[in-house]
Amino acid sequence: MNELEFGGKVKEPDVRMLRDMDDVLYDRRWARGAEDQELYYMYRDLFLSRRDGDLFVEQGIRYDITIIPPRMLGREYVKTAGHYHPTVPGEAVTYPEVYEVLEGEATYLLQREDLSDVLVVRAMEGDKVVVPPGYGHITINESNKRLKMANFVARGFSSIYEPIRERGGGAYFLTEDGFVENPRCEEAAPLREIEVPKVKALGLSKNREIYPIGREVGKLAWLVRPQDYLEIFEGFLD
Ligand SMILES: O=P(O)(O)OC[C@H]1O[C@](O)(CO)[C@@H](O)[C@@H]1O
Repeated sequence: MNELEFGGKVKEPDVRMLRDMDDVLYDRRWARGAEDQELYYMYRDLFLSRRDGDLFVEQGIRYDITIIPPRMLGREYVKTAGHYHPTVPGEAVTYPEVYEVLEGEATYLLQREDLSDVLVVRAMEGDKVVVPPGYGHITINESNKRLKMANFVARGFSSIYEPIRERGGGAYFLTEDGFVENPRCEEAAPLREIEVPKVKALGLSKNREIYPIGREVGKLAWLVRPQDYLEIFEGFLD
């Protein structure tokens, strides 16, 4: 039922369960009384043809699709667990990522690890949202529609979950009463909301899906070698 057909093949997802999220939820009381259940579906390392798959591997990039059905987790809107990315080996810069909303609406919470900057971006179908180096990210579905989103990211690194888990979630929770501060993130900067940042300098546009860009060798090199593109990321989220 939760299979995805992609490139003529049926793909099975990794499933994020409620119990995986116990440490990062706003409404703990609700969670304690709720049965374990499926929250969202991650289809990783997708390609439409063998050739595309080879091209993605050659470039060190990976294409994923994530599906988040709408629902409430008690008083909080459904969201991803949230994570940071590691630094590129030998560099001081962390890997970025690009998301594309394929269906529905996505609310992206981006935060620096020291919480000196925390922001929210609301994205609609076709929007591309880049998570620049230095930021962790949580995706929230606050709509009543299914959210289907794609991402390209450098392959072969492991996401870092501890900082968000240790603080009991992101710096802010999106609840039925709006954003609420996480009491374990007292030093967090005030939440700011920005429009979807312009992504032209990274070769992206609202009118073009990201998937075919992955076939153009080198076009997504900024995902793998962000240290060569620092001037583009400078002030990217201002
Ligand atoms: O790892 P989390 O925080 O559950 O978020 C899942 C998302 O992250 C990714 O691993 C990419 O960063 C996707 O596969 C998926 O959208």
